Amino acid sequence: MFRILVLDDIAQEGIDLLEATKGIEYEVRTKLKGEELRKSLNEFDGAILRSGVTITPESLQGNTRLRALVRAGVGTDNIDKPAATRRGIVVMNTPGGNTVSTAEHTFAMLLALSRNIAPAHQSLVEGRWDRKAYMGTQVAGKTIGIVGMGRIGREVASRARAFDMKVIAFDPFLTDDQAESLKVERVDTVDEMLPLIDYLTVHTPLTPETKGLIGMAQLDKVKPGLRVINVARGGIYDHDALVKGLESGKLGGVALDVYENEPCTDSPLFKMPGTCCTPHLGASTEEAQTQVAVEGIHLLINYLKTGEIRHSVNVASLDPKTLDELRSYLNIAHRLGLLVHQWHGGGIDHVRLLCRGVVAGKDTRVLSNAFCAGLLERVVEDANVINSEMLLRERGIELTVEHNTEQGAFTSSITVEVSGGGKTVSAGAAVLGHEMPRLILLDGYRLESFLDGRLFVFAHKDVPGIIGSVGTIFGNNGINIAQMAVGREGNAAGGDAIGVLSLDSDVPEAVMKELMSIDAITQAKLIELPAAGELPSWMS
Ligand SMILES: NC(=O)C1=CN([C@@H]2O[C@H](COP(=O)(O)OP(=O)(O)OC[C@H]3O[C@@H](n4cnc5c(N)ncnc54)[C@H](O)[C@@H]3O)[C@@H](O)[C@H]2O)C=CC1
Ligand SMILES: O=C(O)CCC(=O)C(=O)O
Repeated sequence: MFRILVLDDIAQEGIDLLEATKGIEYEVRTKLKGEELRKSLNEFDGAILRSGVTITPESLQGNTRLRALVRAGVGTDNIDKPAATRRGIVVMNTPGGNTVSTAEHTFAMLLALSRNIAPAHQSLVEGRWDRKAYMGTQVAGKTIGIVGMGRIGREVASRARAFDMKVIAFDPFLTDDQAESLKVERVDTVDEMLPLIDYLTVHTPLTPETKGLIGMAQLDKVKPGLRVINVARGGIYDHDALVKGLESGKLGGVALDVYENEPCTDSPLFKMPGTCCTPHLGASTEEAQTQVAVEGIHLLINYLKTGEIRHSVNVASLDPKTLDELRSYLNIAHRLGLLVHQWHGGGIDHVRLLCRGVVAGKDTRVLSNAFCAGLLERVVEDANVINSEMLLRERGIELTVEHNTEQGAFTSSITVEVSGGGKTVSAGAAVLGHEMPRLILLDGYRLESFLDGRLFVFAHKDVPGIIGSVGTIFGNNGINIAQMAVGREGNAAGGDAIGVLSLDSDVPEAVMKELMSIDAITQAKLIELPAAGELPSWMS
């Protein structure tokens, strides 16, 4: 039974979906903060939220249960993503579900500013019939500047064109061809558009580049009377510059839906003429809320039940088709991580992963994540497929991933190499037949061994009698050998070799000592891998 926590008010359709889904239990706990939030998050496998809750590193402190956080909406700025990633929690959002509603709200604000809708209504509330005071401006024929031509920016552009406005757009990823097909004029900087536009609207996340996009310096460049709208994130316009701009007449109007600190009920702008402000209502339509709630709940359930990752903002996506195609390779990548960690046995600083054959043409990010998870999970508490690459980097371990789509001896194979402390070990694996993971390479020696359960791995001199001696010791101690593989240098005896024995039971310390006393054995280790067919929880 998976437990899901609903942290904000979401549409009833989302709750109905939770009710209707077998194997899911849920609770609604809104307005949580501090210790109460921290404790609650640790009682659930997944949580869904909007912008009413902030997930800080402290909220996730000591969390050992939560596997996914879903934002029913676009902006995940209220979730500390590095902290979530470090804890192995996948963060997903529902892009697209509220795009049209937010674009419509932007346009509602643009029109409200142009026609003084809010103050004119207020004048009637106050008993005044004052037509002169609310002379407006026509939008047709005017120019609008759009910063951020993603989903919402594009919808705003299409509405602006429908209103016979000219559109000038800036987005570092907007190409000339895209601009042409969207019928907008592309500029290279925001400053370039400022003297040309009558309206400015922003549709970007709040980033170091977009913070304070309109500040005091920009006011000198704007066409006097510019009306500015922000339905994206508070802080993109500098608040003091907006106040000064309105006071000086540089700005003809300010419409805000979002604020640097929310909830925000106190701002000098709220009382100034020429403003129109709403309390973060961009996505507040029944349609948008239904869509983001249902989509968000689907994302959570699918991830918890199948491992499918969609719309993740902190890890590579893993759709059901890719998951199905890659499941057996994820499995061997993870097993290789576990194996080389134990076989190397020391501190590592470099990791190399080579995907070869058909698998090299797939999305290998998730394979390297699975390998890193295996590499770290015995030493780093809670390392998993979500956080392992980050944990690796945080430990200064360099990871390189290479691809070679040319097939070698196998349709697909994965080879890994880890180095550190003056020692390098390598291993390769492939999937034979139907779901049979096999070790095909160890420290450069070709062999074919099981890749599960308890393995006794021993590097040795390839001299007569060695296999017999090892077998005798195991036999004398009642330890059954299920399978044996040996790889050696070249075709002749006498060189170095490696043996991998698959054992049916544990090897006591004394037996290991006895084995190590065989002269020809240079190194030996007992390696523990998951049993055949056993998958980590994130892959099952
Ligand atoms: N007020 C509300 O209720 C809502 C607000 N939003 C906000 O709107 C924002 C945009 O949402 P979407 O269009 O869905 O996102 P999106 O990811 O589709 O588009 C964002 C665009 O901003 C561009 N961008 C990033 N940095 C930029 C920069 N420095 N200068 C110019 N362009 C830049 C990106 O290239 C991208 O095209 C989100 O960040 C979200 O926080 C979204 C939904 C509802
Ligand atoms: O949940 C909401 O209504 C806020 C929507 C929003 O800001 C977003 O999706 O980024």
